[in-house]
Amino acid sequence: MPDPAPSGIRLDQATVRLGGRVVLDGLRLSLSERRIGILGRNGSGKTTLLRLIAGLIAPDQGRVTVEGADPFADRKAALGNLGILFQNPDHQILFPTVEEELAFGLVQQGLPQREALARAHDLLAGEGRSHWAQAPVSTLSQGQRHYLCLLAVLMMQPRTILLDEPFAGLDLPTQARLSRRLAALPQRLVTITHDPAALEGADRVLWLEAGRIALDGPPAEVLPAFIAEMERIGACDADADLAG
Ligand SMILES: Nc1ncnc2c1ncn2[C@@H]1O[C@H](COP(=O)(O)OP(=O)(O)OP(=O)(O)O)[C@@H](O)[C@H]1O
Repeated sequence: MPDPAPSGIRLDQATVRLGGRVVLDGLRLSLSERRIGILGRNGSGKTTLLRLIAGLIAPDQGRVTVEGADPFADRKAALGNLGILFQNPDHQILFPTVEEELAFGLVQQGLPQREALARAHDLLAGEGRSHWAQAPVSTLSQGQRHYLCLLAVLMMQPRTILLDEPFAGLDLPTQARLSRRLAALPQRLVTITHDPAALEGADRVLWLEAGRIALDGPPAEVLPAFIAEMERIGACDADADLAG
């Protein structure tokens, strides 16, 4: 198993404001485990944290580095270091056919189209899905499009893959298949979810609450505490403790 990174993901007092509100509040984190979960309820800042780590937004204060590089300033390094599997495949897919979608990232990185397509065909063959190559993406189901997005990320061989609610909207067999596929990957996975069950196998779970880390530890410690708190909040009629 390759060492996923020399230095991992670091946040140093990273603050993000959106619409005049502090959404991530002075986060200090050093993430180097292979299976990391970020858990939080709706609006806690999970997607914003993912976007920050991915370099899609810059912190208003503080600093973010991924493998030593600033992912916002150094997009080229970020593309090699990080892949993102978005919750909705339709926000990710750009091209009409499967092979074009798979080849795109490598072409962006300077590989000739013919070679990028050949790599796409190799990957599909390895997955037993050679018949997908020329298929219009529009003929794939939601679950298949999600899987295509994962393959597109794997084409780039990033050290770390950020997963945003990877199982949302997938049926149980598709979830089980995707879960096995992800578990077998050598890469570091950072999974963002509101579902504690998705993080039972994690090495480390960070519970994000109102843009801060409420608890950080092994799943056996964090998941029961999170579930108990969600049950407590669920028993109330309104999120009276949510600001704004
Ligand atoms: N562009 C924006 N402008 C203003 N506020 C925003 C913007 N994007 C997100 N927010 C606010 O930031 C907070 C965190 O949002 P974020 O999407 O990161 O949460 P989340 O934990 O991913 O939620 P969910 O589980 O519902 O997807 C929310 O209160 C949200 O309303």
